[in-house]
Amino acid sequence: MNLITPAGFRDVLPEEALRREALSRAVQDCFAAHGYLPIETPTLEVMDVVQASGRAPASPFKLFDARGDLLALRPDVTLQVARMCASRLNDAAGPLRFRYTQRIFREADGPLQAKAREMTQMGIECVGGWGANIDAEIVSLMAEAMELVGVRDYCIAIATVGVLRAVLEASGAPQAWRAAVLEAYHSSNYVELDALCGPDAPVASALYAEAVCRLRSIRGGREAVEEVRRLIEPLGCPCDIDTFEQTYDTLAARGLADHVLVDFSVMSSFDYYTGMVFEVYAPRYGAALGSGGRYDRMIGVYGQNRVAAGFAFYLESVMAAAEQQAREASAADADAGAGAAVEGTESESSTETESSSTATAAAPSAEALPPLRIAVPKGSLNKDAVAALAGAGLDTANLDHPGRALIIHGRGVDYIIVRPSDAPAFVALGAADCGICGEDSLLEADVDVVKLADLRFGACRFVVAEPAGSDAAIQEHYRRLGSIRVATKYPRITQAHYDESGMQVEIVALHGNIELAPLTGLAERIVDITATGTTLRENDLVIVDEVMRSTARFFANAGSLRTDERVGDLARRLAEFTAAQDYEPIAGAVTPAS
Ligand SMILES: Nc1ncnc2c1ncn2[C@@H]1O[C@H](COP(=O)(O)OP(=O)(O)OP(=O)(O)O)[C@@H](O)[C@H]1O
Ligand SMILES: O=P(O)(O)OC[C@H]1O[C@H](OP(=O)(O)OP(=O)(O)O)[C@H](O)[C@@H]1O
Repeated sequence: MNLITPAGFRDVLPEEALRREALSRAVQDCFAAHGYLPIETPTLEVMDVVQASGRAPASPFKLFDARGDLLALRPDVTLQVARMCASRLNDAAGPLRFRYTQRIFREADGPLQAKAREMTQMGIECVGGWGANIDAEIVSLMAEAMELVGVRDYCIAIATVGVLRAVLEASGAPQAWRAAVLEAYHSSNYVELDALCGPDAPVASALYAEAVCRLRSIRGGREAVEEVRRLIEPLGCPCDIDTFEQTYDTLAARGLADHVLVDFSVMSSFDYYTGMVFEVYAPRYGAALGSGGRYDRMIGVYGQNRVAAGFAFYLESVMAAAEQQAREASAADADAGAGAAVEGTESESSTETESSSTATAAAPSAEALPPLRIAVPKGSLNKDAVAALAGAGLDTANLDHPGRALIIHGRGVDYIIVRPSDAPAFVALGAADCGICGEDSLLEADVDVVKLADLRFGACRFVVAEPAGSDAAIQEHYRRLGSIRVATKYPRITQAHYDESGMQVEIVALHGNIELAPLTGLAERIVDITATGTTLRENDLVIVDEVMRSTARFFANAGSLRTDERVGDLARRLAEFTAAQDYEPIAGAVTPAS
């Protein structure tokens, strides 16, 4: 018998269980002190209820009971609270304040199978309360919870989805364009957003497109609220910016200005959130620690319109971030101790040295920051990537002759040398702050990263190709068998292409020399990259369809973008530098055969 636990599930041993118990109690006591009452919700929920919320936080575990009902292990508590309020508490006068600590369960979320599937969600919900004071209460409680668990260095990135909603509403743009904009915001694809908001944007005035596009890069303190106000004022679209400003001021008055970052790129889940929205990040911790916001329409889905706001975080993530910070603090103390010893020795021989080192401590230089970790692709994208990083002002001297070293150090930066297809995983899981790879590698990896800039080099096309003259035979094959085999190094991109076209295919995933597949009878067609077209030509293959075009992208971990200003700066400098270069265009004929 194999005595392992299922993937993503684990035992908690006493030492950790005791800490979890103590922290969870401290946080719950804090919520209780603010008038929040405990609730418990069932482990199983009817699937229809889970799906009605319009927000599938991730794939829930599904099961049928003996009656044949399709049930889900709860993937989230908020939707259960919404269901409970609309059904069992519909007569209760608000505001109702609830708190909970509950296990939630999610099927592996996305292709990176490195995630826990059972987590402890702690949170609060305030149902029936409205306005800046309630919004500020929610955010302040998140801050208190972080402190209680021991996360001292954290950033609450806050925005309101009300602004973008109002601008889109007033823009006069067709529904399809608005949906595409929301999708670009949801998937943090700012390259796509920039393209949508270009000169051809179908809006009543270019000002709307400019506002839609600019919002995502507005980041800062109170001045950022002013910037949003200035941006939308000429558009005359009423929105909740006043409430948002009051919320910010209330938080600042409570001493939270250093922890609160106004950031209008934090605008996920529009189908769910309706006003203020926030996410919490800790520096160098690769994932959001928690999130929350105002969801005024969700309870209505279950039959009773009631405004609401709340947040949730995972106890495991928050504890891991707190431990990381404790480790970093003791390492810094050790370094400071060693530094002090050296200083002490120096000051005996020179008082001048002492005064200059005191000045340095008061104003830490850029070098005092931990190095920015950049995933740099090896292979064909490497030369242009390194040139772009140098052009953006980074110290790339050691990248010219890296030898076999896999982490190359520069001034203020660590370059992590990766295969392009691995770059998204390094960044998504927080092993690198940002990185460069082809758009194709990002699509294929399908992970949560923020796509910040199109770097324009590494241009290539993804095409469907087949042996010249084989089209009729392939059509007949498809007619008889109902599917064809397609070989590729990019199964996700290929599947998405055929899902869209409605053709049934069997995908054969290979790792290289894809052109061999139709030549040897392994597959009827291939989906592969073509640049000069030489490989296709020399193997007597012809293009029958174009799947996509790709160029290199600069992308970042969402936490790094929000806790480290260098990431946004680098994105801007890289975009500026690469925009001015003459990169190789895609060569070869564009015309599909037949
Ligand atoms: N002619 C081309 N052939 C392959 N990739 C190209 C070409 N032109 C541009 N690219 C870009 O370069 C990236 C691949 O680079 P390279 O060929 O060095 O990687 P690889 O060895 O295939 O590694 P991996 O398997 O990690 O993608 C592609 O993902 C694409 O974005
Ligand atoms: O149009 P072309 O200029 O001929 O370039 C296209 C070839 O380049 C890529 O292969 P790569 O060299 O990356 O090797 P691989 O087949 O092992 O992926 C791609 O898979 C094609 O085979």
